[in-house]
Amino acid sequence: MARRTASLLTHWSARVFSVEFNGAPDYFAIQDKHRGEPAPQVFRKVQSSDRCYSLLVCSSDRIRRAKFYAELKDKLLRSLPAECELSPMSSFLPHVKDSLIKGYFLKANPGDSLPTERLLRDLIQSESLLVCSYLKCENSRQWTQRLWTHTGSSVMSKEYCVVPTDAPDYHPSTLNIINSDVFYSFEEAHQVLRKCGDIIPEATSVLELLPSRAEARSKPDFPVIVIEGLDATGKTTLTQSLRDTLGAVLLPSPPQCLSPWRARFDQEPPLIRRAFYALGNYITAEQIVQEGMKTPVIVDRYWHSTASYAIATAVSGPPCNLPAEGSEVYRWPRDLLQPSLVVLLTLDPEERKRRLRDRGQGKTEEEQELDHNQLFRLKVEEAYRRISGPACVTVDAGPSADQVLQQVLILIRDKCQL
Ligand SMILES: Nc1ncnc2c1ncn2[C@@H]1O[C@H](COP(=O)(O)OP(=O)(O)OP(=O)(O)O)[C@@H](O)[C@H]1O
Ligand SMILES: Nc1ccn([C@H]2C[C@H](O)[C@@H](COP(=O)(O)O)O2)c(=O)n1
Repeated sequence: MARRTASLLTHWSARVFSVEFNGAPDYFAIQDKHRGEPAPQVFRKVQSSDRCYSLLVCSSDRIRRAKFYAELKDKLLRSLPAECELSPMSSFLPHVKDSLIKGYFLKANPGDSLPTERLLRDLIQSESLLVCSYLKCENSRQWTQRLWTHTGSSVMSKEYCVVPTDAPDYHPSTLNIINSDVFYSFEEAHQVLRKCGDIIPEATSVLELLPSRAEARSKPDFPVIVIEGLDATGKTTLTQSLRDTLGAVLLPSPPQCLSPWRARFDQEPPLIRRAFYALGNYITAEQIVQEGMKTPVIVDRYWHSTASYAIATAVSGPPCNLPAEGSEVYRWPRDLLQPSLVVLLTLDPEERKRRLRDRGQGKTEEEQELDHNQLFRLKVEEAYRRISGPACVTVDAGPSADQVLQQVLILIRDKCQL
C-alpha cells in the first residue's frame, strides 16, 4: 500500500471530511459508535434510498496525485450516469500542514448505484484512490462510512459512524498551499519541473532556460519598479509610458523566452503550472540584474502575480477563507531578487469590464474566471495586498492614463530617489 495511503489510514479517525455544495462546505468526522448525534448536514439533504460515495486521491507521489485528481473529474463526468451529483470533497487533519487530501463526493439515485459501483470498482484498482460508501442505518437517521478495500469486492471490516463537526479555525484549502501552489525557493519549484520531465517533455526545455543558480550575485545599481494588477487595469499602458519617460528597460513576465511553453503549462494542474510561473520569475530576476546595471528596469508582473493568483485559485469560497494577514503564505521567496517598488493598479470592477470590452481581445481561461467570478477577483486583490517583502503600493488606475503615470512617477521619485 502506498505510503500516503498508509499514513492516511493511521490518522483516519482523527480526520475531518468536508463536502462543498455551491461553495459552502459542510464538515463531518467519524467515530466508532453513534452517541445519538444527528446526521451531518450533507446527509440530511440526501434521500435515504440514495447512495453516497467519497473518492479521495492519495498517491504518495505529488505529481501523480495532481495529474490524477485533475483527470478524475473528467473521467467521472464522462462515465457516471447523468443524474449523479458530483461535489468537491476533502479530508484533512485540522492544523496539520500538508494534510489535505482532495477528492469528490458522489450522490447516486438507487437506480444508478450499479453502474456507479462498477465504475468505482474499476477506479479503485488505482493505488491512488480511497473509496468510501455511505449508508443510512436502518430505523435511524444516522449514517455510516465504509472504507472499500483495494479489490473493491468487499468493504473493510471496520465501519464508522458519521457525525457533524465544527468548521476548522483555518479553511482546509489553506493547509497545502506552501510548495504545492506557491513555491518559496528556486529549488522547490525546480524540483517539480525536474520530476515531471518524463510525463511532460516540454519541462526539459524549460529547465534548460533557467539560470544555474537562483541567488542574484549582485544587486542592480538602478531602481527596479514592478507594476501589478488584474488584467485590463492598465499595466501595459503604464509600463510602456514609464519605459519611455524614464529611459528604462521594460521586462514582461513571464519572460519572452517562456512564451512557446506557456499555453502547454496553463493546461496542467496547479502544482505544475505554478512551478512553471515561479521559475519564470527567476529568469526575470536574472534579466533584471543584467539590465539594472545600465538603466532603471520596469517589470510587468512579477512575484505578487504568481503568488496572488495561485493563492486565490487554491482557496475556495469567499476572501475570508484566505490565510490571515501576516501568514507565512504571503512571504517573499528568500532567494528571489526584491524590486525597489511594487505598484498595484486597482480599478472599479465596472470600469475594468468596460476596458476589457473595448479592448475586445481573446481572454485566457483565468481572465474569463476573473470576469465571471467576483469572489476570485476579490481574493486575488486581497492576496496582492497581503504579500510582504516588499509590500505593494496601491494606485487607483481610474483616472486618465497620463494622470496615473504622473502619480506613479511621484511615487518612484519618493521611494527610489529617481
Ligand atoms: N488610465 C486609463 N484610462 C482609460 N483607459 C485605459 C487606461 N489605461 C489603459 N486603458 C485602456 O484599457 C485597456 C487595458 O489596458 P492595458 O492593456 O494597459 O491593461 P493590462 O493591465 O496590461 O491588461 P492585461 O494584463 O490583460 O494585458 C486598453 O484598451 C487601454 O488602452
Ligand atoms: N510573474 C507572473 C506572471 C503571470 N502569472 C500568471 C497569473 C495569471 O494566471 C496570468 C496573468 O498573466 P497575463 O494574462 O497578464 O499575461 O499569468 C504568474 O503567475 N506570474
